[in-house]
Amino acid sequence: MSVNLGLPRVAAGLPQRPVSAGSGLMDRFGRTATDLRISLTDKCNLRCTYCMPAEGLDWLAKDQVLSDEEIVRLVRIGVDRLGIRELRLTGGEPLVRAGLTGIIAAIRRNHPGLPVSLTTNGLGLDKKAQALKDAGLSRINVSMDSLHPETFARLTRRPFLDRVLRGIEEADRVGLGLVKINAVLMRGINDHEAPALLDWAVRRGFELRFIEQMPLDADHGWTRENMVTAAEIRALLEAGGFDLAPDPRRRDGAPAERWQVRRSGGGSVVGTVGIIASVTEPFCADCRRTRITAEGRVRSCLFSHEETDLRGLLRGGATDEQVAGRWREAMWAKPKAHGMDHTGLGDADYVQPERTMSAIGG
Ligand SMILES: Nc1nc2c(ncn2[C@@H]2O[C@H](COP(=O)(O)OP(=O)(O)OP(=O)(O)O)[C@@H](O)[C@H]2O)c(=O)[nH]1
Ligand SMILES: C[S@@+](CC[C@H](N)C(=O)[O-])C[C@H]1O[C@@H](n2cnc3c(N)ncnc32)[C@H](O)[C@@H]1O
Ligand code: SF4
Ligand code: SF4
Repeated sequence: MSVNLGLPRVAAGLPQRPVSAGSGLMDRFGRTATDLRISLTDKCNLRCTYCMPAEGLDWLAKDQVLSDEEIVRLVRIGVDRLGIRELRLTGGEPLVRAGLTGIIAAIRRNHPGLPVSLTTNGLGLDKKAQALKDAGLSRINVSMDSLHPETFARLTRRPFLDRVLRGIEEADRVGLGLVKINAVLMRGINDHEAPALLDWAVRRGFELRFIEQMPLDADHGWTRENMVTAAEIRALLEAGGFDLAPDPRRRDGAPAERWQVRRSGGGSVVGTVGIIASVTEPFCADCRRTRITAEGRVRSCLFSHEETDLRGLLRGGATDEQVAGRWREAMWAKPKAHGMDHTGLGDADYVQPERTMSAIGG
C-alpha cells in the first residue's frame, strides 16, 4: 500500500486535479462524495471471523490515532469547505473510544443540522445509548449476525449475544431509531437464519440489512464460490415465508438496495429489508463516500491501495484550506470501482487491500 504524504501529485505520478473540479470532493469519474465515514479507533472487542483474526491486530499507539479535537476539526473542514452532508462514525468498535460522547457533542454544536450516525457491534450500548442520544447522535446501526448464542459466538469468537440484544433494545428505547441491523451471512453457519432474523426485525420495527461478505478479512478466507449472494439471500427469504417487492423510495447512492417485505400469501407491507450486494450487484457508479482512517488518512475507496495522510498537516500547523486541498486531491484519484478501474471483487486481477475491514473503518 502506498501512503501519499503530500508530494505534488504530478511528482508522485498521480492524476492532477483540475481547478474546474470545484470545491467539493469530486473524482475523475464525475462522482462527488458527500457522505463522510470516520473511523474512531482500530480496536475492537469482538473478533468476527470475516473481519479480524482470532488474536486481534497490532493496535495503533494512542498518539498515532486522531485526537478528539482533530476529528472535530476534520468534520468541520468537510462540512464547511468540502460539501459533506452526512457523517457516520465507525471503527473498529467506536463504542470503545473514550471521549465518544464528547466528540459527538462537539460535532453537534458545530453542525446542528448534520445527520450523525454510528455503526457499532452493540457491546456496552445498553449503558451508553442515552448519553449518545443526549450528545446529539441522530441514528444507530448495530451489527448482529445471529439470534442463536452459539452461532453468534462462533461468528464473533465471543459469547456476548445477550449484551448486544440489550444494547439494541436500549438504543430503540432512547430514540436512536430507525435502528438498522447489519448481518453478514456465512454459508453453512448462519445463512439458514435469514428468515428468522427478518421475522425478528420486522416484529421489533428494525430495518434489517444483509451484507454480502467481502474479501476484507484478515484470514483471507473469502472465496467467490463460498460467499452467499444477494440472489441467494432473496431466495432464502422467499422460501422462508416472505414476499419481497422493490422499495419505491430513491436509493440515493446508498449501499443497501431496499425491498418491501410482506408475509407470503399477500397482505400489507410489514417492514423493509436491505441487501448490500457489494460483490454481485456493485453500486460503485453512484458512490458518494469518503473515508478517514483512525490515524487520519483519506481512503477514497474501501478497496484502495493508496491512502493520503492528513494527520501530518493537522499537526504541522496547516490551514483548513490546505487540509481541504489535500483531501480534494485524494478524492480526485478515487478508483472507479473496487479499488481498480472496473468492478470485480475476487477477479483474477483483484488484489485484497492490506488492511482488514476493522482497520479501514467499515
Ligand atoms: N463496497 C462498499 N460497501 C460499503 C460501503 N459503505 C458501506 N458499505 C457496506 O455497507 C455496510 C453497512 O454500512 P453501515 O455502516 O451500516 O452504513 P450505511 O449502510 O451506509 O448506513 P445507512 O445510511 O444507515 O443506511 C458496511 O459494513 C459495508 O459492508 C462502500 O462504500 N462500499
Ligand atoms: C468493520 S465494522 C465497524 C463497526 C462495528 N465494529 C460493527 O461491527 O458494526 C462495520 C461493518 O462492517 C461489516 N463487515 C466487516 N467485515 C466485513 C466483510 N468482510 N464483508 C462484509 N461486511 C463486513 C460488519 O458486519 C459491520 O456491519
Ligand atoms: S465487524 Fe465490527 S465488531 Fe466485528 S470484528 Fe470487525 S470491527 Fe469488530
Ligand atoms: S467499493 Fe469503492 S467505489 Fe465501490 S462503493 Fe465501495 S467505496 Fe465506493
